[in-house]
Amino acid sequence: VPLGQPFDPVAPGKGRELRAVPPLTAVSCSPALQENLDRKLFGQHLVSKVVVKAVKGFLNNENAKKPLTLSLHGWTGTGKNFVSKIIAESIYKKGLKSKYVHQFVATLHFPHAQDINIYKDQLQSWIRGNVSICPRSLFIFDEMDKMHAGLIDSIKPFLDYYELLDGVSYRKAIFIFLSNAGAEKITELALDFWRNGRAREDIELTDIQNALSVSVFNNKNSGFWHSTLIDKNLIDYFVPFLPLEYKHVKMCVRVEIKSRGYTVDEDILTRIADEMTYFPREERIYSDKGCKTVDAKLDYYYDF
Ligand SMILES: Nc1ncnc2c1ncn2[C@@H]1O[C@H](COP(=O)(O)OP(=O)(O)OP(=O)(O)O)[C@@H](O)[C@H]1O
Repeated sequence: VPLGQPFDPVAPGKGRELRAVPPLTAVSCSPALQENLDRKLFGQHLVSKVVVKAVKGFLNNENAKKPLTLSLHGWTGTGKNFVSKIIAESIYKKGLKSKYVHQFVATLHFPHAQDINIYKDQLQSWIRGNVSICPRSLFIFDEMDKMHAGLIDSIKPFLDYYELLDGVSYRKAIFIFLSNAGAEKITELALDFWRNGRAREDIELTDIQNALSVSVFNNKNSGFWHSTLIDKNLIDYFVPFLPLEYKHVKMCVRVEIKSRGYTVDEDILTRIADEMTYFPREERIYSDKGCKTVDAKLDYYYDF
């Protein structure tokens, strides 16, 4: 059911009923997931590790007890949407364009706080409708930090360990949540490593995950604020995106130049990376916008 067209759940007894799910089509994760993350995603060693483990493990598990829930956190432009796209492409031939992939953007689809109860009903119907059509559906919630906390709690039943809810099983579905909540915590940790002369790649998941979930839970602007999804341990993986450095920005610029079919001009490449702003103010290590806006800057230099 395309987003924007409320699914008609059809009350039981009135014509088309929600049926028990059809036999599940075997979908396994294409080997391209690891390969694409290794090749395309820069500076995110923790992300690659967690995402591959989580997605592969889930798709290969015929007896999953609940849907897979990933929560992606980090500074703007560090690759959260990019990774969601790579995950979608590894499961569905048409990637994000597949009719089984549904993206919700808080400010676009749920803009008015006063309509929260309507949104709750619609969201539940969309999810129920789409999963009853295709159990292996992927739902991506962008801008979780701008989402009303009550709204996200309304999908809790779908993320829980139920075998069937009204005849529908949600155990094959995948939910990905994207937000900037927790970015400060992640940056703090990355900076600590940097200031102590330790390699970025030495940051371990255990250094970050617990602090991240607590900070997201306690962040009033996170959409997960005091959310039962965290409280009840319904988020399987918190995935931390590290802030991107100058060298990563350069890598993004190089990819963008090549993807447009231009020859790489090292001088222009350096100029574009130099034009980006970096923080903290004294050390200037991390890109304020990650790799975002790189393509717009390219237009200026290459649009002869
Ligand atoms: N780590 C990365 N490796 C390679 N390319 C990246 C990376 N991060 C961002 N990019 C590039 O920058 C673009 C913008 O990044 P993306 O939309 O994924 O950021 P985001 O983390 O979702 O940001 P926001 O929080 O603002 O939504 C991507 O489409 C991709 O081309």
